[in-house]
Amino acid sequence: MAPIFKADDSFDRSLFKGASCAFGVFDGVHCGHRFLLSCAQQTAAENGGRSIALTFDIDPDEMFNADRLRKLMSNDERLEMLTQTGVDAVVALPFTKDFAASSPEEFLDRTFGGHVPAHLHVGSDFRFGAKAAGTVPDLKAWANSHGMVVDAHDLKSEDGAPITATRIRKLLAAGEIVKANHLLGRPYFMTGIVKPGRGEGADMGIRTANLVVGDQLRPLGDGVYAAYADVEGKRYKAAVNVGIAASFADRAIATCEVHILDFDGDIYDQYMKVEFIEWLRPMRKFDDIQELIATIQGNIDWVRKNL
Ligand SMILES: Cc1cc2nc3c(=O)[nH]c(=O)nc-3n(C[C@H](O)[C@H](O)[C@H](O)COP(=O)(O)O)c2cc1C
Ligand SMILES: Nc1ncnc2c1ncn2[C@@H]1O[C@H](COP(=O)(O)OP(=O)(O)OP(=O)(O)O)[C@@H](O)[C@H]1O
Repeated sequence: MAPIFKADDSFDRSLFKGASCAFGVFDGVHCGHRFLLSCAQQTAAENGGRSIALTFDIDPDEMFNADRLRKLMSNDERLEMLTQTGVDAVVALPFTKDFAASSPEEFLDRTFGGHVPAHLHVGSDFRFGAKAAGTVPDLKAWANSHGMVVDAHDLKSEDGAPITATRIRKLLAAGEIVKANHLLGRPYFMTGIVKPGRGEGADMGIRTANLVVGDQLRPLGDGVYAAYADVEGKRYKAAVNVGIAASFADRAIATCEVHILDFDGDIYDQYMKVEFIEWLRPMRKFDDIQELIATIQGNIDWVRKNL
């Protein structure tokens, strides 16, 4: 697996010399990002240099659009997934207020510190520097005077539109999990530590492992989904309610309630990963508890038969 370097003051930027870098946030590490990373691997193989995923330690929108940010994964998950894309190294630039305020030219000077890569791969929509003022032509002008080749690629498209993190977030918000997974090239997942619920699930004969996933990490629309749950190194079928259970909204705090099929272990305080596969129905408020139980049982039966 590729090492992760945090590009703080102690980072040796000579790592960039002769390298082929792909530059971006890479939230979701989707098929478009993987295409760009494979281009960096290709020029690295041709030139004999390293291939590097160049990114930021946080998502810049955490600084600028925190209230409406719906990330596809945590920063640690994003860096970790980048290490598994086949690049030789992942470099995370600390995205501080000061760095974000750099002019486009200053931004590039500070990023490379005098050690420019041989190739820099970006998408044609790439912007950089304060107020995202830097464009691909600006990048090319800087690169010309520093001996770097910029490869600005047309965005990889699917079904007639570019694959972007924004497009995937919109699909997830609408519960369109199959389409979102197609653009991600893998199932969308949520992760967290299992917390005790209210115990009402057990009383109803349907135990649930509960995650409290904050808004910033919950682009997926409320609803009931068929999924797989990874617990204790094993993968189980699962029926999942995403969102605060409408029938118990006055006392519920979990935002991802997972009924794991054929499982009755105690996994409180354990890490769980939930991979979403199909949307089953909207979440509803039930006045009759028996109707809620019968509906959930129907969802569990569907998962058992179809996943
Ligand atoms: C597959 C599934 C579907 C669910 N659908 C709904 C729903 O439509 N409306 C609702 O209010 N709660 C729904 N729930 C949430 C249950 O009401 C919840 O799991 C129960 O209140 C148990 O909570 P507890 O784990 O905190 O004890 C669903 C749960 C599961 C596992
Ligand atoms: N579909 C794509 N094909 C090729 N390159 C892409 C594609 N999408 C993004 N890129 C490039 O990958 C890098 C990372 O981009 P970024 O993280 O901004 O992705 P994004 O998916 O476009 O996100 P957002 O929708 O939030 O703008 C950038 O250089 C960007 O131009």
